[in-house]
Parts: sequence; C-alpha cells; structure tokens
Amino acid sequence: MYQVKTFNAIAQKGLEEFDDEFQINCSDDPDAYLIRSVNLLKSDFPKKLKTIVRAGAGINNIPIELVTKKGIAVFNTPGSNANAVKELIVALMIDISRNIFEAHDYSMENTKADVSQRTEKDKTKFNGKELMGKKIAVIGLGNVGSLVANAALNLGMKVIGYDPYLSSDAAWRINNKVKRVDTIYQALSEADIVTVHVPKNQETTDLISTEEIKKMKKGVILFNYSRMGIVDNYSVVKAVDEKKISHYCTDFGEPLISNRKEVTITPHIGGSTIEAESKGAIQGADTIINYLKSGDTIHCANLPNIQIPFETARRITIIHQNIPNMVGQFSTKIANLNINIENMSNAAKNLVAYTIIDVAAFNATKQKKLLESINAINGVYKVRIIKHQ
Ligand SMILES: NC(=O)C1=CN([C@@H]2O[C@H](COP(=O)(O)OP(=O)(O)OC[C@H]3O[C@@H](n4cnc5c(N)ncnc54)[C@H](O)[C@@H]3O)[C@@H](O)[C@H]2O)C=CC1
Ligand SMILES: O=C(O)C(=O)COP(=O)(O)O
Repeated sequence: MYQVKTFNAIAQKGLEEFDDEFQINCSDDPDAYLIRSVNLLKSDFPKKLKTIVRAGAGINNIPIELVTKKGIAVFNTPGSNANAVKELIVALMIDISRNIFEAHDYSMENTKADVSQRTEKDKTKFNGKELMGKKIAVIGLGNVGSLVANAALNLGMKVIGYDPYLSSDAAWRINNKVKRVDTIYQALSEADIVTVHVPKNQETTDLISTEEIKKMKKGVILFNYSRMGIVDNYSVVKAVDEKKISHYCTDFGEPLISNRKEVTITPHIGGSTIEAESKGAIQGADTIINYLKSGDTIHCANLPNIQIPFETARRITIIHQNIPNMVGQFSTKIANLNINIENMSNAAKNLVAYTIIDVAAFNATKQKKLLESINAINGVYKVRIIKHQ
C-alpha cells in the first residue's frame, strides 16, 4: 500500500486517479506529497518520502537541493494551468486598456443619479485604448508565455519574445510571427505592455528592476503573474510615481503596492480555474502513480529523465551523487548476491545521478542484504526495490 499526503486544495478529480493500492492522508510517513503552493522551504521531510509532486508550475516553494540529497524526486505538472493564466492576462490587458475597473466603480456610484444624462457627459473620462497594433514583450516563452504570445498575436498585437533557455517543445508552440530577441533590453525598449512568465530562481529575482524599467517606454503597462520578487516592487512604485509605468498588474500583493489606482492586484488566482485545478491534480496524481510504480522520471525537476520499459520481476532504483565508480559498485554488490542484471540505465543531472537496474526475482533475504549493501555505498541518497505487478 502506498501512502500519499496532500497539501492545499487538490481537486477531487485528481484524487480519484488513485486506486486501492493508495491511501490518501492516512499516514505521517507518506511515500508521496501532492502539493500546490504550500511553503516547504523550512520543513522536515518524512523518512519514507520518495517524491513531491507540485500540481501546478512553480516549484520555488520546495527546497530542491535539500530534498535531492534525501533522494526525493520533485515533479510539477507542466502546462496544466497555463491556459488559465493566459486567459487572465488577456482579460486584464483589456480591462486595463479600457479602464473597466474605474468605469464600473463610476457606474455603481452613479446608480441613484440621473444616470443617462451623466453617463453620456462623463463617459469620455473612461476613453480607452485598443490592443490591436500595440506591442507586447513576453519575457519567458514556456507553457504560459507561449500561450500569451500567441493570444496577443490573435488580438492583432505585435509580439516580441525573450527566452534564452527556450525548449524545443516550447519553440514548436510559438507562432512564427513572434519576433524573438537576444537580450531582455531589446524586448523591453519597444513594448507598450511587458509581461513576465519565468520561474522564480536566483537568476530571475529582481529580473525587472530599476535598470530594466529605465529601458521601457514611458507609460508602459507591466504584468507580473510569475512570482513575488521577480519584479522589484520598490522600483515599480517609483516608476509609477514618475508616470513611467502607467499600470502595474500582479498576482502577488504586498502593502508597498496596495491602494494605488495604477496598481491592480489579484490574490494569486492565475491558475485558479476549475479546469486547471482538475488538470493539475490529475497530472500530479498520475505522476505519483507512475514514479512509485515504475521509478521512471519524466519531466523531473531534480533528477535526469529515465524512462525504460519495466519487463523484469524487480527494479532497483538508486538516486546518488554524480561521482566516479558508482555504477561499478552497484553492479559488484548485485553480482555478489548472484543476481543477474538484465537491463540498466544511468544518467546524470548536474551533481546528482539516477540509476535504474532491472533484474529477475529474488527472495526477501537477498532483498534485505541488497538494500543494506547499496545503502552503505558512500554517495547513495536513496535506494528502492520495486516489485513488478
Ligand atoms: N499566478 C499563478 O497562479 C501562476 C504562476 N505561474 C508562475 O509562472 C511561471 C512560469 O510558468 P510556466 O510558463 O508554466 O513555466 P515554464 O517552465 O513552462 O516556462 C518558463 C519559461 O521561462 C524561461 N526562462 C527561465 N529563465 C529565464 C530568464 N532569465 N529570462 C527569460 N526566460 C527565462 C524558461 O526557458 C521557460 O521557457 C512559473 O514558474 C510560476 O512561478 C505559473 C502558473 C500559475
Ligand atoms: O502553478 C503555479 O506556479 C501557481 O502559482 C499556481 O499556484 P496554486 O496552485 O494556485 O497555488
């Protein structure tokens, strides 16, 4: 029986993916976590924990380096909520360009007055701008950014894209009318709207700060639906005061930017649609099932990707340091127990490596000895033996 612990609101449809081999929220020593935005940066992790799966995109709430050394595989659910974010960005671009929020407030206050007369007189206050023909810079062209870029083209906008690490999958999705540039400054300098869709990490912290804002056009509209801290809010407030930024729109509020008419804040709802939450939960549950039952790593954030057909009785999976002679030592320990290796795969990702070894059946005594001997090798983070079903 596998144990899964969930954090945050995980859609029921996802939980329904687990069959009777899985128990949900019944153990304090689970095999898997299924999470959304819960902050695990200061957490302790249960001994048996093998995987943390984030239903959604951002994994900056997980201490990747620490959990990697504990042999815990981290996954997210790429693209599951990208359409939800795209639709919200499109909605807000239109709302802001057409002064919808101010116009709505005006109309609500005006209900008791002679509405028709005042409306016709006052409506010029809410004159907006059209998006067609305007330029948008999309910073980060992954699952969200590529959809935003394509949607903007469909609205008749000119799109400039910047992403120095663009994957080939993402490149296929992007309309070839998106003009790709090599530096962030090239993207920023021409744009009427700038939107940022990158993961939060050391490199992207303060990606948009004073120097970047200086390069933007006067009156630019700026979106941050990625994470708090990717856009430096101190620089934004200054630029709003100087009318350099005409509007800032973000999913990540804090007092510094609150109560300003030039700032629109939503409460981290970019991915909060029924469809996206279901999709993320289903993808997340399937990822847990697949990893626990096969050890395969597909789109893993902290381990190399290995996917091999599981055709033997037992599979040994080992997460370990990426140092010389590890595989040699594993083979020797396995051979010493007179177990024959039928299939083996090893790959590395930065400082960590992952080895999958498929073998024939062995008894419980050999299993105990095998686990002990491999665990005793210096540099081994986690060993599992998976029984073929
Ligand atoms: N507000 C919300 O509810 C949501 C927020 N997000 C946030 O948006 C981020 C992006 O989501 P996805 O597009 O699904 O992720 P993704 O991983 O598909 O795309 C991220 C893209 O950013 C690019 N990138 C990385 N560093 C960069 C840099 N320094 N400059 C330019 N591009 C860079 C990558 O090459 C990749 O193409 C997530 O990491 C998460 O923090 C995502 C979904 C919902
Ligand atoms: O997927 C992401 O990165 C998000 O920010 C969405 O977060 P949530 O799952 O709504 O807490």
